[in-house]
Amino acid sequence: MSKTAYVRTKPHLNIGTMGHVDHGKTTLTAAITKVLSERGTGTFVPFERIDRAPEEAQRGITINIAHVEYETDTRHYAHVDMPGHADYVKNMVTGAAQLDGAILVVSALDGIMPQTAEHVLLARQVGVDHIVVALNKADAVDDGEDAELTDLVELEVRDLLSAHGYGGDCVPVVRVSGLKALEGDPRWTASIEALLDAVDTYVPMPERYLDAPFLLPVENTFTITGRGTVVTGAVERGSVKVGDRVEVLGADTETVVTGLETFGKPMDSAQAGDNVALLLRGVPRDAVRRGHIVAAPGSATPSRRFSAQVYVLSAGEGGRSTPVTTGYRPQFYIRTADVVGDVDLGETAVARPGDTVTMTVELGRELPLEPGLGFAIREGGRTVGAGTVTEVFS
Ligand SMILES: Nc1nc2c(ncn2[C@@H]2O[C@H](COP(=O)(O)OP(=O)(O)OP(=O)(O)O)[C@@H](O)[C@H]2O)c(=O)[nH]1
Ligand SMILES: [Mg+2]
Repeated sequence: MSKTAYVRTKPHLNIGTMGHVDHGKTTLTAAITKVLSERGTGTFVPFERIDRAPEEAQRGITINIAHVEYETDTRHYAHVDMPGHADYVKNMVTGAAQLDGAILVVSALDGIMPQTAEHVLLARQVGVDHIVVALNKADAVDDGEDAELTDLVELEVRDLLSAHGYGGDCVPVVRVSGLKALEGDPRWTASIEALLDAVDTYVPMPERYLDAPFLLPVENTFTITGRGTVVTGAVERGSVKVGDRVEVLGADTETVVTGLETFGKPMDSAQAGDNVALLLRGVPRDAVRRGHIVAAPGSATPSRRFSAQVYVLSAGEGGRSTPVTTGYRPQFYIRTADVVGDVDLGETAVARPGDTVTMTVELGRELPLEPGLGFAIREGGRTVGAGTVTEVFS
């Protein structure tokens, strides 16, 4: 049986749920698909199909990012559900790198927690320009005294967003209950509708660079037995068709796209913003991995050295308590890649937590870089810096 092709009827955007562990991102994701399936514009994806790895089920946490799709009246969305646990921030960054907008899930019971703040910072760094807040578990705070506590949580979240340049006063904050909406409680299914309306109206359709040469940062890879290697990710710019030649930067190979799908639906051509799977001819699966870049041949020049403006997080923000000096070798998170890099602080010599400094970085491997590209710096499982590329050296 042949599969039904993807028909582009509405503008497509990439959104996702982020926030601290257990605040209800996966429950909310399932609830959104349930509410929209009842409207007839989506397919219900139950909780256990989102957190489907055995370790996720056993520990009751999300580890891998998961993708679902749905439509509202005006838009088609690909939605990434990201992990909140501190050990899996790495996977969160990969998910966030593809987003046009994010739903920050904050439990009204707990308020801002360490990964709430870390995710906001990382989202800013990887280029997420719009955030909508889901103040979740609103069912568990009663309407009396607790309501004031919820108001406080809302204020705190708005302050946090303002501190990261998200204009916290204007950000929609919607009180929801993913859990009760999943159970079909009408008061709370209405809260999910309100959240989706906020996303539809507050997150603008981003500019898509359709005429630029094709570029896709690889999020994941898998094999279809007998057919070849598939890479997945969101198209950053340009477009690609079945039969096009592409190069895989990182794997140093050139090949042909032999198949193209979005959420299991074949498509003839994919364009900037689309979340796609590309079947590549003759590429062994272990040759290509997360962080590699698939691009129009010759269109992207990889480099190793760049200068950047970097903010070194303070200890209070979860960063280091000691200064950074020349010779420091943390991991750089750029698009979906994480690569080790040598830091040279030049004449500044020392960067203290809380400082903003200029540095030159020499990466352990080449990546396509450009001025304005944001990145995060991590070390030993925590985020220690946030930067922007200012100049690229060949
Ligand atoms: N009362 C209440 N509990 C909720 C709500 N949403 C989620 N929960 C509960 O909170 C716990 C965590 O929910 P998850 O959806 O797994 O949280 P998560 O944010 O995806 O967690 P990670 O992905 O591991 O970071 C579960 O026990 C849920 O049933 C809600 O709206 N109200
Ligand atoms: Mg989860």
